[in-house]
Amino acid sequence: MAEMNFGGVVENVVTSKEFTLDKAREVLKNETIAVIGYGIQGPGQAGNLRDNGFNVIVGQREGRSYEKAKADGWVPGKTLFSVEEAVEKGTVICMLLSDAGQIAVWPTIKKHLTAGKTLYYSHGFAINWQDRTGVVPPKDIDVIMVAPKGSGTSLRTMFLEGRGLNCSYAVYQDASGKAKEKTLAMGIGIGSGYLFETTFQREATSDLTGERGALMGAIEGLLEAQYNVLREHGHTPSEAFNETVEELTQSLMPLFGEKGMDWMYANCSTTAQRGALDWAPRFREAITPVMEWLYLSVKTGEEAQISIDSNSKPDYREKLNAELKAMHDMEMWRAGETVRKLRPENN
Ligand SMILES: NC(=O)c1ccc[n+]([C@@H]2O[C@H](COP(=O)([O-])OP(=O)(O)OC[C@H]3O[C@@H](n4cnc5c(N)ncnc54)[C@H](O)[C@@H]3O)[C@@H](O)[C@H]2O)c1
Ligand SMILES: CC(C)(O)[C@@H](O)C(=O)O
Ligand SMILES: [Mg+2]
Ligand SMILES: [Mg+2]
Repeated sequence: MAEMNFGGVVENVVTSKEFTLDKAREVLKNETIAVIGYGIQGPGQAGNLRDNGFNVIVGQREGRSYEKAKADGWVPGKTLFSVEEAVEKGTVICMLLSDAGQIAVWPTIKKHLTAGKTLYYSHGFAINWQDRTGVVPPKDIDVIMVAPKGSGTSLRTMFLEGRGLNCSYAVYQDASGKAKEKTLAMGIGIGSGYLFETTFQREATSDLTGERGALMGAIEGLLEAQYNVLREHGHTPSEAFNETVEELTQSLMPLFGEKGMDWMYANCSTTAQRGALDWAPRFREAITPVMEWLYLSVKTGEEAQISIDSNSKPDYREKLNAELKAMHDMEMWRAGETVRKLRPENN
C-alpha cells in the first residue's frame, strides 16, 4: 500500500512495487483461474494472466468468441472449455460474461461454487443489484472484484506495451481470510496500472454513470451537437469534423492526457483560452442537471434494469449492432473515415 495525495485527499493505492508479480504468483500458485466469457475483458485478462505465468483456463460457449479463443491459442479440452466445465475445473471463477449473460448463466455457475472457491468480478453490477439479477453467492466462498477502468482491448494492448490500465478493487465476501491478498494478486496478474479501493456499490454506480456520461454517451452527444450546428451554418463536413473530433483526438486530448487540462489550454492561443474559460462554466451549468438525472437513474437501479431487459433478449447483439451501424453511417462519422484515411501515417 502507498499513500498518495489526490487533490488534497490522501488515498491508499497498490502498484506492482508494493505487490510484486512474484508475490502475486505465490498467492495464486495453487489456483486454477477460470476466465468465464471471452468477449472483450476475457481476452485481455486471460492473455495477460497467461503471459504473467498464472494457471489459466477459459470457459466460453460455442460461437464467434469461442473461435476467437482458439485463434488466440486456447486449446479445446486443455485450456478452453464450455462455461460449465471451466467453472467446475476452476478455483478462481472470473465472471467475464456480459452482465446480462451472468444472470442467465448464474444457476449453472452457482452449482460449482463449492466451499473454498473464489468468485471474481470486473464490475459490481451483478452483486450490487442482486435484487434484480438474482446473483446471491454461497457464504463459504470469497467474492472479490478487480474492475479495469477502461476497455479490455486497452488492458491487453497497454500490457503488451509495458503499460497498465488502472483498476479499482473490492472484497464483498471473505470466507477464507485471504480474500484481499487474492484480489490484489489478481489485480497485478491482469496487468493493472495502479489499484484503488472501492466497494461493489460504488464501482457499479460510478461505472454506469461514467459510460453513460463523460466517457461515452455525453461525449457523443456533445460532439454531435457541435458538428450539427456547424453544418447547419454552412461549414463543410471536413471543417466541421476537424473542428469537433480530429483536432480533439489527435492534438488536444493527448495534451491534457499527458499533463492536465491547464497544460492543454496553455498550448492553445490566448484567444482560445479566453473563450474556453468563459464558456466552460456555461456548459457545466447546462449539463449538471442532466448529470444529476443520470446519477439518480443509475442509483435507483433503473439503468441496470434497462440494461438487463434489453441485453437479455435473444436478439440483443443484433439490435446493438444495428444501432452502432446507424452511428457509423451518420455523415459525421463517415466524414471521419475519410479524414482518418488522409492522415499522413495512413498514406
Ligand atoms: N467491455 C469492457 O472492456 C469492460 C470493461 C470493464 C469491465 N467490464 C465488465 O466485464 C464483464 C465482461 O464484459 P465484456 O464486455 O467482456 O462482456 P461481453 O458483452 O463482451 O460478453 C462476454 C461474453 O459473454 C457471452 N455471453 C453473453 N450472454 C451470454 C449468455 N446468455 N450465456 C452465455 N454466454 C453469454 C458472450 O458470448 C461473450 O463472448 C462485465 O461484467 C463488464 O461489465 C467490461
Ligand atoms: C470500458 C468501460 C466503459 O469503462 C466499461 O465500464 C464497460 O462497461 O465496457
Ligand atoms: Mg467502466
Ligand atoms: Mg461498464
